[in-house]
Amino acid sequence: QQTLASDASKKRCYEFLNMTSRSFASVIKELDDELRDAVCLFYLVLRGLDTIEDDMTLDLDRKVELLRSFDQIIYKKGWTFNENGPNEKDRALLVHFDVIIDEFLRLKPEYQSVIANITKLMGNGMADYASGEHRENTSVATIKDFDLYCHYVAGLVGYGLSDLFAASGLESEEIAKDKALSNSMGLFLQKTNIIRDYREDLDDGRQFWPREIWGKYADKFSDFTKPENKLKAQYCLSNMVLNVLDDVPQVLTYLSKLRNQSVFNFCAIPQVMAISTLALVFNNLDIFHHNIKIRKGEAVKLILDSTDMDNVVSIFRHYVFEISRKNEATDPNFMEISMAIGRVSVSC
Ligand SMILES: CC(C)(C)CN1C(=O)[C@@H](CC(=O)N[C@@H](CC(=O)O)C(=O)O)O[C@H](c2cccc3ccccc23)c2cc(Cl)ccc21
Repeated sequence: QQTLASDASKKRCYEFLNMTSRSFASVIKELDDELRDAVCLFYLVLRGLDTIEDDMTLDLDRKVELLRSFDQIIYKKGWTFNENGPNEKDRALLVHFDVIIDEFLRLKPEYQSVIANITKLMGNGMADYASGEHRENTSVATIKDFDLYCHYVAGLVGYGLSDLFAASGLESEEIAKDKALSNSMGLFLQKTNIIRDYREDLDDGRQFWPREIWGKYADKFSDFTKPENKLKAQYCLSNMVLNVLDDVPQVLTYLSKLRNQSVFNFCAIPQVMAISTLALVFNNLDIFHHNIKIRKGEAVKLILDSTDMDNVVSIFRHYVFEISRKNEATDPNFMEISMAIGRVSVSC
């Protein structure tokens, strides 16, 4: 039975959701009753973990301890955290994390264990990455490191969501079996964001682009901001977009397996935003100077249009065609990009 207190703490969780994720909160709220609270809590637990990983004011040992134990912390009634630096954007979430924990403990046990399992894998992955050889300049060396890092912070979210969808009975068990498909759902979003956020991350002293790619075009990651390196910057950018295009066929395959309308909308909307962002950043040197985002009007149109597979396929075709139009024959990646586009075109 829902007491007054639990109604109040559930309401507060949705207030934190609105505060931490602008437009995405409204997408989560559209999910069927059976999934809405579990996904909301999953999102907030992940935000809590992300806030700890992002906090540069925490000393390393303390950060690693919190990351590796977060899967137990979410079971500790009353736990809160106020060691975050004052400017941490999601500071409030951790200061009031006891409210999140109260609601987490009201979820069905199978939803709790999905969230705890992913939190454990992600927390340890983040801890390995934070304390590993990358520490000196938090850089990613090889494409393999890049895929592993994105697996930790985004691929695992795909694993968790697919497990929640299957556990709810709204989607088949099969959706959770094919881990490669769930992983690609996360990698496509995260890699597109990493390309889009080049300038913001550079200014924050962080770099996520793999040295195996950018090292072919410059000696220092920040060289791409210099006008004399314009052409190298463009080719490095197209090489990064080429790497992301590999995940498109798997994203479309995953979406085609979904049967519940609210789950489809929830999964399709971020993916169509990402393909639109990918087309926007392709051969667009503005990304080396400031953060660019798709126009609000275009985002709204994409949200309204991505309600069924046929529409989503035509949205992907539209933006993949836009990338092929912008693809320049003088670009050393021209052929590879044409072939990647060919692979996408046959998959949708
Ligand atoms: C790192 C990330 C890509 C996993 C973050 N991530 C997402 O990007 C959100 C979208 C989002 O937060 N958008 C921001 C805008 C922005 O950040 O650019 C918004 O406010 O609109 O979507 C993903 C997300 C949604 C649906 C299916 C997914 C399958 C696998 C992996 C992630 C999936 C997400 C679902 C959950 Cl439960 C938790 C986090 C996320």
